[in-house]
Amino acid sequence: MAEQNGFALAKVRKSYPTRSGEVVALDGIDLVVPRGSFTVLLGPSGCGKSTILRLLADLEEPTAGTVTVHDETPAAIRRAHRTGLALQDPSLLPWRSVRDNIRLPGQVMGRPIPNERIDELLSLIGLEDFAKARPGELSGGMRQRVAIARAIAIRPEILLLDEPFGALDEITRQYMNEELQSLWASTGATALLVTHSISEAAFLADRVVVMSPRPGRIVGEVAIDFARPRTRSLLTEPAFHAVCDRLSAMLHAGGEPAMADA
Ligand SMILES: Nc1ncnc2c1ncn2[C@@H]1O[C@H](COP(=O)(O)OP(=O)(O)OP(=O)(O)O)[C@@H](O)[C@H]1O
Repeated sequence: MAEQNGFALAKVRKSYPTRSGEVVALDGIDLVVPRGSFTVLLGPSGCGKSTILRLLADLEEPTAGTVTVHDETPAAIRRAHRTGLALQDPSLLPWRSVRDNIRLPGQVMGRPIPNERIDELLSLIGLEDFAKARPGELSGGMRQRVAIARAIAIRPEILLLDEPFGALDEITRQYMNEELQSLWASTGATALLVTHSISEAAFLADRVVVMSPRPGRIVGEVAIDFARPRTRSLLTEPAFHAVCDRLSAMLHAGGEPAMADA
């Protein structure tokens, strides 16, 4: 049977009118990813990674071209609350407990999440003992775990993650990536994660889409077929380093980053 489309972007262009003229964030973007796969968008700052994610989340509309998510419009998917979204800033409600933050999307949808599901999520993210804690009492890594649990609480078909672990130290970030992999596997969602990190991309993805800036375009795609579940021992394997070297070469051939710190 043919694979079903997860995300499909065809001839997508996105530009923004600004005082100094039109900024072309994306141009000529064609991308199809299979349903249930984990795709990583990798590229330097300003290449349009977050713009693609925002188009899929229906937070923006393309200037030209079409975007479909599970064969429907992003707007239809958003209205049906079928997307889980986690951003770099976990944006938890500070006055609500961990349990009540995870509960929130179900309340917004008018479809309460059963207590047993919340217990299961708390144990998946290892925060059973923090169910009653407020976000201010948690570390950055713990807050991100809550944000991911909140994103998957409604069992989304689509998981969109914009550098969710960008602010974390390398050791915590690797731990979170392993955790994210098992959370994703437990949902079967079609996932898209945005990152600057080559090793994070190679560790998590079924497929890495490499982008370059000015205007944002896709310079290549690499299928990553390491067996799952992947563990940190993969990071020391020569085959993993070979994939990272290949991604690095594609990134550098794709053009100069828009910012010096990319
Ligand atoms: N609302 C906006 N108005 C004007 N320009 C914008 C707007 N949003 C994004 N851009 C421009 O579009 C380009 C792509 O931005 P985007 O945030 O998608 O990049 P990115 O690859 O995700 O970068 P980063 O990794 O730094 O988050 C950038 O040049 C940015 O300045």
